[in-house]
Amino acid sequence: MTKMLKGIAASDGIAAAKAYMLVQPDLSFSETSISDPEAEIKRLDDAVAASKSELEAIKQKATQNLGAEEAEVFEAHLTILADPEMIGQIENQIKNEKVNAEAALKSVTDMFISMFEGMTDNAYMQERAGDIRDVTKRVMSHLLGVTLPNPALIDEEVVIVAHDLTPSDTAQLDRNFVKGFITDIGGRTSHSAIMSRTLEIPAVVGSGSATTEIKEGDMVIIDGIAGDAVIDPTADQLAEYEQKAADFKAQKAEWQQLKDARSVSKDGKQVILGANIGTPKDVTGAVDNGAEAVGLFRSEFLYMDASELPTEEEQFKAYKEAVEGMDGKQVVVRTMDIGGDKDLPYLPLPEEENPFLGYRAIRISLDRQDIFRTQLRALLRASHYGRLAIMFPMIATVKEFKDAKAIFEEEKAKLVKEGIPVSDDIEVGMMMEIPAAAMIADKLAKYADFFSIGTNDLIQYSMAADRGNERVSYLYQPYNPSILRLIKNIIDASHKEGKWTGMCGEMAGDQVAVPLLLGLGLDEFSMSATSILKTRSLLKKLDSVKMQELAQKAVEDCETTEEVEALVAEYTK
Ligand SMILES: C=C(OP(=O)(O)O)C(=O)O
Ligand SMILES: [Mg+2]
Repeated sequence: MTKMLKGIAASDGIAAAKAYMLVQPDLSFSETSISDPEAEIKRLDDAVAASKSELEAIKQKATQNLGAEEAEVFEAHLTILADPEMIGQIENQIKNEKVNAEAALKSVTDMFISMFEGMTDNAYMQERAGDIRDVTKRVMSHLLGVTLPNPALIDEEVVIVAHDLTPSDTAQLDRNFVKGFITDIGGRTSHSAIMSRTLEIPAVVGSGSATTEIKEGDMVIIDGIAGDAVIDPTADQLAEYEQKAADFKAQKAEWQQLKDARSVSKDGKQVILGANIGTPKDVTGAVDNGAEAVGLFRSEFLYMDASELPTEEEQFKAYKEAVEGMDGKQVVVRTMDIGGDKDLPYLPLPEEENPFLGYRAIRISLDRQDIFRTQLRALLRASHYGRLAIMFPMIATVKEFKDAKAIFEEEKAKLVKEGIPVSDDIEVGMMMEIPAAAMIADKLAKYADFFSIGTNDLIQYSMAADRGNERVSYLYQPYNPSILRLIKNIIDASHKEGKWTGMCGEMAGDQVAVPLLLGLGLDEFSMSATSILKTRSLLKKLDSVKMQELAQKAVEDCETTEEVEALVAEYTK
């Protein structure tokens, strides 16, 4: 029966296809004693063999569709299954303790995982712990006779239905087949939503109940513009959405004509419209959408896409490819922003009560200087090949910025001494995403070459509202006067020191926010590539002097988000 689901619009576009449930099955079991160890070992061997052939198929498919690098992780899994040591121990435990294969598998792999995780001075072994965890899940699924979802094996058009999508799940999706997705949880600025925009896959997040309402194979329409989904649509509804999809396509074609135009307001005020990217591969999308810069390269995706810490050489290649791809236009690379909802399976971080307020981003980099210095060296070397800038995430204090900058200077001096070419005008700036930093923007502006406002986090920390929690998503209020005041403080402080301010949070591409940000004097707007052309089109209609008046009124006179929204509507009529 036809049913409507309401969620949060995460990525523009309309899609209709059969549902693919990306849902983790229940892998719980009870420990039992067994009387026939040989039969139990046979069950284990069968499960291992089935896992191997499944992994072979996934590896082959992933190599074909996503490239050899993405497929490496599956090779690592196969290596584990081929290791006689671990499998031998599981078999021994079945034999000696007469327990079922599930219990022996869990107890032996748990032991290996904690042993590897404990090798804090051996990053390679630490990284294997995550692989063992994944492989264990797969073998367990075969023992229990349940199916693990394998998104890399999808070979027909589908709409993905998931409770949530981790950034690494999203990275595995093949755009040729995945036409859209819908999740139970998440907000507009959660990372799965951001990735869906980069991949130009229509998406609805935070629907609350997609995984319970939708069944495998159901026909589903995803309306990523309105934030709706229709399950089992009628013929009329399908026709209606086809029309909507066609209208959207026509609108996009119109915007496309602005690809090579400058980004100027009606009265000639020029700004920079940049793209946010996650890997060098996204540069093509940025260029195709008329980006004048990359305002944010989320370098952590390089780390998340790998099965171990990327080497200096691997990173160097990625940064070089990005700056060369942008052909002289600025590329702002943010140093690793791990933590919060972005974890690295091979870099186990201690469990925390509040990961968003915990050990993350620059806090990890300043602590794990081995990782940080490798990244900085790679960035410095790449700077020779284009216009590269660097910024640090989650800076809260002047000391953190100065410490990070000092390490940067040390690495730069070392490379220069080694005779390696390094650009001598690399701008070093910082993300403005912690309210404490926004309040002392005048002090920070003396040291940082530029600011980039990360509104996704700035709003979550100012409002004390988790950016991925749909139950508090009403507090994601980019136009609230409180947020506008922080933004004004940051922009004004940078301008007083002759510096520039960009914004790389999702707010920069928000069509209601753009008039306000133009009025507040924002210099660079960096957004999902797919939002650039519509923003350029909007800018053409705005008068910057009038928008200054709008911004002043919003900051000084308005009390609520709704009042600001109404004011924007009045000023942009
Ligand atoms: C751009 C930002 O960084 P991220 O979304 O990666 O946290 C932000 O916080 O606004
Ligand atoms: Mg952030």
